[in-house]
Amino acid sequence: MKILSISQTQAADRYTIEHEPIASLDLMERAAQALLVWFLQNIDPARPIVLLCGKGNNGGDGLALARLLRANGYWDLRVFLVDHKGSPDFEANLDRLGKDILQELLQDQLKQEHFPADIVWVDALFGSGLSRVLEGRYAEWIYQINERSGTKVSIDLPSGLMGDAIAQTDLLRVFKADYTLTFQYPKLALVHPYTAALAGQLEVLDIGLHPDYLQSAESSYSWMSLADIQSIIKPRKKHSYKGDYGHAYLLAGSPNTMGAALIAAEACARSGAGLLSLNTAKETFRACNSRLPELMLQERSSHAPNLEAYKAILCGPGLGQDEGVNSLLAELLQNWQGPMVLDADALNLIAKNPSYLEWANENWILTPHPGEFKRLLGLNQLGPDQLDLGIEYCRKHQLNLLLKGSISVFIESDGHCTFYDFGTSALAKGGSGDLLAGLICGLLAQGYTIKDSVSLGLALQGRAAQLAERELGSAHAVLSSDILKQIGKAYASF
Ligand SMILES: NC(=O)C1=CN([C@@H]2O[C@H](COP(=O)(O)OP(=O)(O)OC[C@H]3O[C@@H](n4cnc5c(N)ncnc54)[C@H](OP(=O)(O)O)[C@@H]3O)[C@@H](O)[C@H]2O)[C@@H](O)CC1
Ligand SMILES: [K+]
Repeated sequence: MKILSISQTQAADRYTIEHEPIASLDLMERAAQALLVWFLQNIDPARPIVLLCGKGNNGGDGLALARLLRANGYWDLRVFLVDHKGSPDFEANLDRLGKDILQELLQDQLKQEHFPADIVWVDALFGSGLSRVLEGRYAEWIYQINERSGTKVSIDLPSGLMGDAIAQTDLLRVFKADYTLTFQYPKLALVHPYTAALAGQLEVLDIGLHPDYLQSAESSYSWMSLADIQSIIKPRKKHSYKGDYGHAYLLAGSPNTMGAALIAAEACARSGAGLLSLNTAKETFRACNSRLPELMLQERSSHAPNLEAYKAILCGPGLGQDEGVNSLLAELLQNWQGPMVLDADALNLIAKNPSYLEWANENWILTPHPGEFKRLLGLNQLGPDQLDLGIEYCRKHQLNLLLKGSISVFIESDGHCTFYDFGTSALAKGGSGDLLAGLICGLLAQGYTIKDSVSLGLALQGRAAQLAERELGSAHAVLSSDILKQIGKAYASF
């Protein structure tokens, strides 16, 4: 799905109103219905709810939602208004709001009053019409609510977040949502690595905007959902043998960090690769044989072996950075033209030796976490321009970057970005990156394209983590070894 800019989102609204056709007030009602469905599924009707409504159409959505909530058994509602005057659809919904719902003009209540701890705050102050950083009383209100407990739900966008003007965002003046219920398309600020955390969990609600507009709109950002994954998976054929599924080659591991290499290797094997060779330190062979007997082991020397037999390569997990490894990596980078995943120490060595990037090509996939990304770019801190810098880096060196995070972004060599929200908190642990790198390499070996390998790798990792979490009862306890065991069920779930 394309990610549209705010001006394109507004044009999509207008196009729908004109071509469906539908009155804008009815479109707002449709949006409120979609919000109601989410509330019915996620929020207990007995909880107290405060709706903060601005005077634009975002506030109108909040008012329409308040009316529908009341009609559906949510009785403890309070509506705070910024003003009684506002956009026509706001005013129409204010007229429709039953007098049995407490309405008051927002003053200093947020500072002075006590609110119950289980309260639900609904942020309908500003949506896509926000045109500048919040000042004065607006900034003060946001600050007050961010300090309070309760569940925080933003409609369309957390107030204070400008949908696509990332550089202008002041992170301290944005409503910090637990959930953001956005309409039809994710907006860039909701998925951008600098601002995504402010949106909490993102839910994209279908409000039936006209599909023709989306088809013709141009965007270099897209969003992949788990529903898109099934069509990528290639079935395994009955009449096939190991040679049909590719031979993967791993340059990984050293005596003290063999775990990373073994996690990557097992993930690679479980992704379905036909054969797997691991180039590693001789001292670790016993551990490798006992943990993963399917591996073919190759003793590490300072020269790369003949690589003709291989379909895809992964370099980095647990590799170490000594001189022998460095020269072996350099030789591989220079000579190998096929698909290759570069992770962990391979990235650190590239960061130390930027001249290696002269050999880069469209088959390289660099998979940094934020720390590695900073090192690659030579930055002390990642700011609002981090995505633009990543795009520039990919275009300049003609390679692909997978920026890993709670929402991961895959930047292709032409600068196109795809965002994925497949992660869970169980993945915020050592080993997750090795597992992902192994999966991607295994998929590349089987002949999946670069983009499909990344998409399917992320989906398998995320789904397997969810399954492990379900089995163990909590994200806290999940280890990479548990996730590895769920890869089969993850495949079957798509
Ligand atoms: N169109 C449709 O069909 C549908 C739209 N939908 C909904 O509409 C929302 C967009 O509504 P919207 O365009 O009315 O903008 P919105 O975010 O409510 O705020 C505008 C107001 O804020 C003001 N303002 C701006 N910046 C400010 C600042 N820093 N500080 C203070 N004020 C500031 C601005 O005033 P001005 O800039 O003129 O001073 C104006 O008064 C969208 O997010 C979605 O929720 C859904 O119902 C689906 C159908
Ligand atoms: K909002």
